[in-house]
Amino acid sequence: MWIMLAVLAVILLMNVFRTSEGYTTVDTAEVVQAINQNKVRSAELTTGDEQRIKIELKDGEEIQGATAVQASYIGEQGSELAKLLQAKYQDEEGLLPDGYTVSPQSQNAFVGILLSFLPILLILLVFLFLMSQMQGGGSRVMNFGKSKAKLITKDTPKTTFADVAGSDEAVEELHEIKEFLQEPGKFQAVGAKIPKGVLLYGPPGTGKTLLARAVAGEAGVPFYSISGSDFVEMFVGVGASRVRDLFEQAKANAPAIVFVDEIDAVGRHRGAGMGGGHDEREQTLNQLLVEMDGFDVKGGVILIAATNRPDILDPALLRPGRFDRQIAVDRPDMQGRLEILKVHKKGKPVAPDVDLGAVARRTPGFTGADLNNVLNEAALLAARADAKLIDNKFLDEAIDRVVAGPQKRTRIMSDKEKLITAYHEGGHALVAAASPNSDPVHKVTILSRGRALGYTMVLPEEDKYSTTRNEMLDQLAYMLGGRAAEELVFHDPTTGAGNDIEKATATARAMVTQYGMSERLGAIKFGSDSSEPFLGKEMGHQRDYSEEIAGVVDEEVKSLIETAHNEAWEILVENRDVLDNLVLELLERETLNKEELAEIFRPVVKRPARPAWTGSSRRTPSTRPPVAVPAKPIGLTKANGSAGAGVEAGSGSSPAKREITGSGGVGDAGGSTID
Ligand SMILES: Nc1ncnc2c1ncn2[C@@H]1O[C@H](COP(=O)(O)OP(=O)(O)OP(=O)(O)O)[C@@H](O)[C@H]1O
Ligand SMILES: [Zn+2]
Repeated sequence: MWIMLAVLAVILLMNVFRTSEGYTTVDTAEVVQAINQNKVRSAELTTGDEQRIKIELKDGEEIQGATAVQASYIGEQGSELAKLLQAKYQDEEGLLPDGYTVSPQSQNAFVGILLSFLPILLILLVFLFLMSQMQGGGSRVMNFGKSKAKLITKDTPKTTFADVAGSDEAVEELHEIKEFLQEPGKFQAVGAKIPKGVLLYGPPGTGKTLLARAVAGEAGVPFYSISGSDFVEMFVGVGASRVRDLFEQAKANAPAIVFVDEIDAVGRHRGAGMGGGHDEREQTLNQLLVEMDGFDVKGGVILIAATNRPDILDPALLRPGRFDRQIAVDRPDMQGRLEILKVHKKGKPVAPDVDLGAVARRTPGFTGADLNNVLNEAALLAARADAKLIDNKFLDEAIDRVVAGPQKRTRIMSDKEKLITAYHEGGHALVAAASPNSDPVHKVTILSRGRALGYTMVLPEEDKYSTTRNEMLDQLAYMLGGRAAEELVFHDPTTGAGNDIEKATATARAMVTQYGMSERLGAIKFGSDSSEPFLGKEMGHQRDYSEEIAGVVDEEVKSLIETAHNEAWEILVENRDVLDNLVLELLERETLNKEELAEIFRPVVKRPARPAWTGSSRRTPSTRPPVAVPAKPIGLTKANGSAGAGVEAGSGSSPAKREITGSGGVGDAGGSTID
């Protein structure tokens, strides 16, 4: 790049000076005199922006010892010079003879220069294009020239910890960082070691950026931020130099916070890249490590990074002295959701009868960003309806929108398709209602939303952090309820169950390979984490179990699905009257809420419990009942997030997900499954 810029500069200079080459500059008066005295052999008068006259003198003549001179003139003088030349030298036809030109230089100098650069620019562009092709990315040319200032943003946020709700543990941990930034002396005096880096990890939208900004806002220090993915989209070597830049800027303004979002984009295991070579990302990562080792704690710069994939980070990043503080930022629980709703409610006219607690209860699995979105959507809907207040109706619709996308009123379904959808959704709902370990059905609708044709929502009464085998078996039956209804009633399954089947298969596979819920295979984990579909491939190993085991896994998955399918079928056969009734109601009202559903489901008899889990023949479960739970929990210890070892992570490590089965078209029913 630098070489090319230098070449450009040289060419530019040559262009500027070319015009005066070989001509001595003299006074305009002397040129006029020479013309008048017939001493001129040829003349070139340039009008326009470059107001200049160049003349060559006849043999033997000279001005100031030169035979070729030039002079500049101003404005009106030009036409006078032209007239003078005309008067002296024009022929009978009024034309100037060869060698005498009056050239209007109409284009301005800048355009002229640009034009002369055009070929070079073209070559440059081709060159850049080739370079970006070599790096295997298409968008890099576009990024080139994006100024640094845009990639690295700096400000001093006004955000405070009060803006972050429902993440009390994370806030508590970050308090210390804030105090250090405010009063480094206090910590240094007692020899306390302050972490150089803090890693915030958790699902997208849980407020990691918000937390980092709040630390800067609370401490009143500048906040530098860049996204890891921006580093990667650069030319070789630029990422690393940008890292250097970033830290230089921050150090110059210390105390400061440097925030790197999506650090996984640069911080993946080294050697995990294509070809395992020394690629751009690695250089960037190495530079980041160098910088982190380089800044001494007195420097007052703290690096906060965020990721939703902490598992794929290079171990070097997590070594002591780097990101030695790791803070989980999880999806909020019910109380957290309520608080987040309260934060975002500010400034919005919410009707007095709206119970935000009820909204919080209905939104398990929602992140802060989702909840913010719900309130925003509700406000938009209210505004569109010319309403003064955001009421329950708008909030209801807003939640559905965030779950499954906006309603598709324009999608006209044929009566037949509507009927099939009603039976499909009815099948889900009825199976859930008849299963003893299922969460209650909260809502069923056959209104299209997003790509879903309809959906059924079951909701736990309270947040759940783990799931029992029986609950999972009931979930499987519930997921297959839609498909079973299609088969039972129409004898012809549709593509609408595609998403259900996908989810059911994933659940069954997880039961077998992750949760040890197959009696044949036992409590063994098979294969790499299923949430990590690409890592295994990248690292070059696909499966860590034999072909034979793989066969058994498949058989066990199939048996779980088959059993669930049969259970769903039996429920539907036994309660066909209820199913038909439910479908009629759905066709009439399109959406049924919890109370309406409870009424319809009243005649349903719950399925009996399954036989107890027997495990292996040698581990017969005892018949002695568990102790009774004391009325008040005693000695409840709070798990310390950074304590790591021994902490039970729970099956999902986040509140139980909402089960929504959208009967979408082919492919996934966009947005109807929230993870
Ligand atoms: N705990 C929370 N309290 C209040 N608002 C929140 C909270 N979590 C998220 N939000 C809202 O969601 C928005 C998005 O959050 P933020 O960008 O911080 O998430 P993130 O975890 O950094 O996501 P990503 O991983 O996608 O970068 C915030 O600007 C805020 O409005
Ligand atoms: Zn379905």
